[in-house]
Amino acid sequence: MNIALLGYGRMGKEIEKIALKRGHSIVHKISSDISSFDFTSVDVAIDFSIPSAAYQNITHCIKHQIPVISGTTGWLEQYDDVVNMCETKNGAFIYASNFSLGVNIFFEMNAYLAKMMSQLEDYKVNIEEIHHTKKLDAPSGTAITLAEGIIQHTKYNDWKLDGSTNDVTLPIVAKRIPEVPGTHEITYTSSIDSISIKHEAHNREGFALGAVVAAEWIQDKKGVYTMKDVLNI
Ligand SMILES: NC(=O)C1=CN([C@@H]2O[C@H](COP(=O)(O)OP(=O)(O)OC[C@H]3O[C@@H](n4cnc5c(N)ncnc54)[C@H](OP(=O)(O)O)[C@@H]3O)[C@@H](O)[C@H]2O)C=CC1
Ligand SMILES: O=C(O)C1=N[C@H](C(=O)O)C[C@H](O)C1
Repeated sequence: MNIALLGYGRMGKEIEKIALKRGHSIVHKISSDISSFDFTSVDVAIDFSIPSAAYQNITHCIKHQIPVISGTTGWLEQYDDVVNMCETKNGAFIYASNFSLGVNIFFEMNAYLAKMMSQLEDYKVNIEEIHHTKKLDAPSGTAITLAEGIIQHTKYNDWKLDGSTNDVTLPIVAKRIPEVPGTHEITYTSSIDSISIKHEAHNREGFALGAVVAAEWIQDKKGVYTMKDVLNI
């Protein structure tokens, strides 16, 4: 598979290592405006760039019939536009706030726990995420996906970053500590006890492997998919 890397930072470099090990070729390593590059030989594009570039990168690929995987976070107010364009142009697209197998299992655990906790009025929930200090967005895309999973099954109807909340607004705390690849913890607290579930990435390998697996999976497909489709969970 000939891969174009849209973004060649920490994740782009990790994806390159895994893609080469799995027998793929990297034909572009793009860190600036995508429009001047020739995509003739590209089979799939993998976007791990910056929030302000993701929309242009993804839509450029869709318009040129290149299947595209995006893990960039912090641009999701334009997600519905991308979905519409993908349908209109018959493109192929996957976005995931987190491509690691472990976090995608954690998303399922989060939904299951939220359903059970929705019966128990005495517990309040909060989400904490910790990332490295170079991260541009907060809260993390993963924390937002976790919050959406809780909102779907409980009385909560919104989330709020680092501030006081009310009974139906779920608080998210974002901490920035050098070199932390990504930690997410959900805690339900009552006066009697606390229940927590936590995912801690030890490095970026899981994110990168998931993105390459998604790129392999989407090759012969059209449409908008998620990691649930890729992993069949
Ligand atoms: N979904 C997931 O599983 C994961 C998602 N992420 C997300 O992926 C994104 C990238 O993370 P990370 O690699 O750590 O960040 P980095 O800052 O290390 O890399 C981003 C790269 O994008 C480049 N860039 C700038 N403008 C453009 C452009 N127009 N087109 C393409 N690339 C451009 C930057 O170049 P320059 O430095 O020259 O500006 C930089 O090399 C973030 O949004 C992060 O949240 C991260 C890990 C896992
Ligand atoms: O920026 C990062 O590093 C990460 N970003 C993603 C997010 O915002 O959830 C995924 C992972 O936690 C690492």
